[in-house]
Amino acid sequence: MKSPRRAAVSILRAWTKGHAYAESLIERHASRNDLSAADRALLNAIVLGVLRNLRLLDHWIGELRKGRLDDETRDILRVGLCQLLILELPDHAAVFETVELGKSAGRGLINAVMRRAAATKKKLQDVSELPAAVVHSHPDWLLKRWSKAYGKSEALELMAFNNCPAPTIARWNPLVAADGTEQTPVEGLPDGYFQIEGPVPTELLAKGAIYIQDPATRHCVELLAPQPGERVLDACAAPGGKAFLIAAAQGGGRDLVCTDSNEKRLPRLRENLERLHITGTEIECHDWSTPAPEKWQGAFDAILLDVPCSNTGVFRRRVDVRWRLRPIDLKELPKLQRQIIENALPCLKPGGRLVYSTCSIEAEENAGLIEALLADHPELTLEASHQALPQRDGTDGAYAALLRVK
Ligand SMILES: C[S@@+](CC[C@H](N)C(=O)[O-])C[C@H]1O[C@@H](n2cnc3c(N)ncnc32)[C@H](O)[C@@H]1O
Repeated sequence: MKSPRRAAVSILRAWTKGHAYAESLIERHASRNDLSAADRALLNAIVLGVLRNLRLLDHWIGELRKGRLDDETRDILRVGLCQLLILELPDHAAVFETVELGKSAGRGLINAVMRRAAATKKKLQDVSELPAAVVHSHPDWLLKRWSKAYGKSEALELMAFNNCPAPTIARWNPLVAADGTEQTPVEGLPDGYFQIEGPVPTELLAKGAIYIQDPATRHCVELLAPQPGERVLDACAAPGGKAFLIAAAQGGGRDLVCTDSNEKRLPRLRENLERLHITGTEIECHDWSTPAPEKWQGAFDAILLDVPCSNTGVFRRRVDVRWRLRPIDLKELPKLQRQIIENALPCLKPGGRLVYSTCSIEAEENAGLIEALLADHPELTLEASHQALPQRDGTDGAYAALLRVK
């Protein structure tokens, strides 16, 4: 069994080399190493702490050690300095445990860097003179882009927000009768939502009484307003968070069709719907960058397109996306998003409606894309739209636009 600190270094090594997202690597390593709840929490705190503060940690490493470092030693130092300077664990434990992670030849160097860091802790933690993108650990290009879109001070607020741990919020499943007293409205949250403090209530999750999701998720389904008996398509449906809200609004899943282009994500979608007592839903693999099959042409009253996007509205939850996203993605993604809309539109019944949604805060993927779409489709009207911004709304960022075909 690995210690959570050693597991954190392995995860960072795998993350740097591969394409897997941090959350799935943490999950995989925690189960493989059979970590206790406390060790799992420490692993989570270290890995997320390192990825949220990667630029700042590397700045500190540069201050403490001049000259080249091999990749593994850098990851060990990131894990060590995160414990010492970000999580503020006791100095002796952070130093000792970090030195233990190194191979014998590298331990002297790790020891020297960690001791120097412990001795100059206060000075290192005074970041007032550092550039904002280093303090908040974001790529420069994102700070530049958000400053242009929202102004410098909001861009700074957004970066700070992205580094705050996200609350775990769950929604009660109205399809499952649960103890009504637990479902009283919670101040500051929409009806049906509550914040999970402490360990996740696995029993409620397992019996499908709750589903974990940020309240910002609901805006697109509220705009879609699916009615019982309407035929509804959720085209990019996995893992099923919004399908759950649609089925809940319709009183069941019989009139819902869920698709996703990623076959590997379908079993999870199926499991989630089953657990949430959503039955009768048609689930199929379909890539909406290609035309829809004949059977779906003109078949739906309402369509939700919760398209793949840059995820810039959910950086506090997907802490590593900022390091993976490239400026070119914000040119390429809108092309795919537009293609998905174009292929879904013929599937609407006359007078039908479509909600386009993202968890992005970039105009190219949101209002800008819809504006260009409307210019080319005079048969469409924009009936409503909603943009949630983390720095203004205190929730995940999300965009939704309700379009109706004449
Ligand atoms: C934002 S996620 C959807 C989240 C889901 N609606 C939920 O609430 O749980 C986007 C999904 O779109 C799928 N996807 C990506 N490209 C697609 C395409 N061309 N056609 C259909 N689905 C696609 C991805 O596999 C991913 O599951």
